[in-house]
Order: sequence, then structure tokens, then C-alpha cells
Amino acid sequence: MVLRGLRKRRGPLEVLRGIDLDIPAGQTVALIGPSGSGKSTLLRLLMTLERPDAGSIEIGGVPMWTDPRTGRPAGAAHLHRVRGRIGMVFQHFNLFPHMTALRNVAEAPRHVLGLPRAEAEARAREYLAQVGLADKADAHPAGLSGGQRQRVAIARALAMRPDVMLFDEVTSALDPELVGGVLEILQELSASRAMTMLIVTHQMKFAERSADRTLFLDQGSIIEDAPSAELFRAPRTERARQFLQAVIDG
Ligand SMILES: Nc1ncnc2c1ncn2[C@@H]1O[C@H](COP(=O)(O)OP(=O)(O)OP(=O)(O)O)[C@@H](O)[C@H]1O
Repeated sequence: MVLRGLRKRRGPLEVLRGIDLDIPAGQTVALIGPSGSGKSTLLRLLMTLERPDAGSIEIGGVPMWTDPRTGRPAGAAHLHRVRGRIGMVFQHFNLFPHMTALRNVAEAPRHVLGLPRAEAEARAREYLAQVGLADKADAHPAGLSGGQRQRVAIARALAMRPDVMLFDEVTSALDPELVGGVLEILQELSASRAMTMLIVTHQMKFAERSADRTLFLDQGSIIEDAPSAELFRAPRTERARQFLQAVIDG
């Protein structure tokens, strides 16, 4: 994933002020920073939910807002293709309540990728097993804990075999005792190097232990970008030092 000169304005406020970033395949990157620093806005741009005012985004070698075949601004078909390369998991998991866990995960492989039902379901079982829910395939969301629902949402995103996975505060809505199970799944995914991941999180211990690299965003700029162990042990900037101190004390 390659970002160049990404800018986004909201009214009078420049929320992202020129973001340059390369995330190589298989790397797990944590994005941290104070409230209002622009983390969610950056993720929304990467999720194609909003368009940058300037700059470019490339996912899996494909430019997001330009159709490489014509060199012209991307149309709906191109954006649809790009979106298919991106897996997204949100704070609120938005599972289909009337469908079993299995069908929630199999739905997009079946109807978006057009896989035959048996194949889509086999794939769904594979990813449910990966998130530790092989035995919950037939359960409906109402019969699952919040943590289990979030794991189904992760399986659902993985089942599309995207180039990158984006996680937006996926543990923030969970009861504290359910957070660990979800972080464990992310940790396993990270350790496997099978996926490129960008994780917005308030869980500093998790970022420190599980992300290869951590970015500190402050007022719309990445002011620190270092291997996680290094950034948490010895932040270079006073802003990051203060932030980490406040989080630890809080
Ligand atoms: N829809 C919007 N309209 C106007 N301003 C917005 C909108 N969304 C966000 N902002 C502003 O943009 C800035 C960045 O917000 P953003 O949500 O990206 O920050 P964040 O780092 O994700 O914060 P948090 O950790 O609290 O979620 C903030 O000043 C915020 O008030």
C-alpha cells in the first residue's frame, strides 16, 4: 500500500496535511495518536469512503482514484474493483442478524465473487476456524458474545482474501473481558505475515507487542514512524512522549 501527499480538509480545518506512507506486503502497522489527529479520516480515505483533496493511494499496485486502463478518473466499476481488494473491520460489526455466522461469512464470496455455494461455504468454514469459531458456524449473531461477533466480522473480511486489512478501533465497543480474544486473533494474523494490516487502536500494549511498526499521527501529520518496540521505548518527539505518558497514566 502506497500513499503519497494525501491531504484532506474539513471546512476550514486541514485534517490530513500530506501523508506519505509505504506499507510492504505482510507488514502490520499500528496507527496511534490523540483524539482528533485524523486517524479515522485517514482510514476513511483508505476505505474509499471519502476522496482525498490531493495525493494518491495505491493498493496492491492499483491506483485508487485513477483507472489505470484509461488514465482517467476512476469510475464506479474501477472503485468497486479496488474496494474488493480492501478488507475492513469497524468498531460496530454490522453482521446480518437474520443469517448464521456461516452465511454472514459466505455471503460476499458467494454473491460478490460469484463462487458456487459449496465453495463459498467451505471458504467461510476455513476462516471461521481461523478466528476460533468453527463450532459457531450455525449460530446467529444474537447468540454470540460481542467478541465472537467481532471475530465473525474479521472472518468475513478475510474471506474475500483482500490485499490489505484495515481495522478501525475494533475493540472499542467490547466489554473489557472480550477484548483479549479479538486482539489474539489480530496477533496471530500479524505473526503469520499472511496479511498487510493497518490497525487504528487505543490498545498501546497491543500495538507495542503485535505491530511491526507504529505510526504516531498528530494534527494531520505522521510525526513518528518506527519499529513498535523502538517507538514505545524511546519516542523521538515531545508530543508522542506526552501522549504515551498520558495513556499509560490514564
Ligand atoms: N464529518 C466531519 N465534519 C467536520 N469535521 C470533522 C468530521 N469528521 C471529523 N472531523 C474533524 O476532523 C478532525 C480529525 O478527526 P478524526 O475523526 O479523523 O480524528 P481521530 O484521530 O480518528 O480521533 P478519535 O481518536 O477521537 O477517533 C477532528 O478535528 C474532527 O473534529
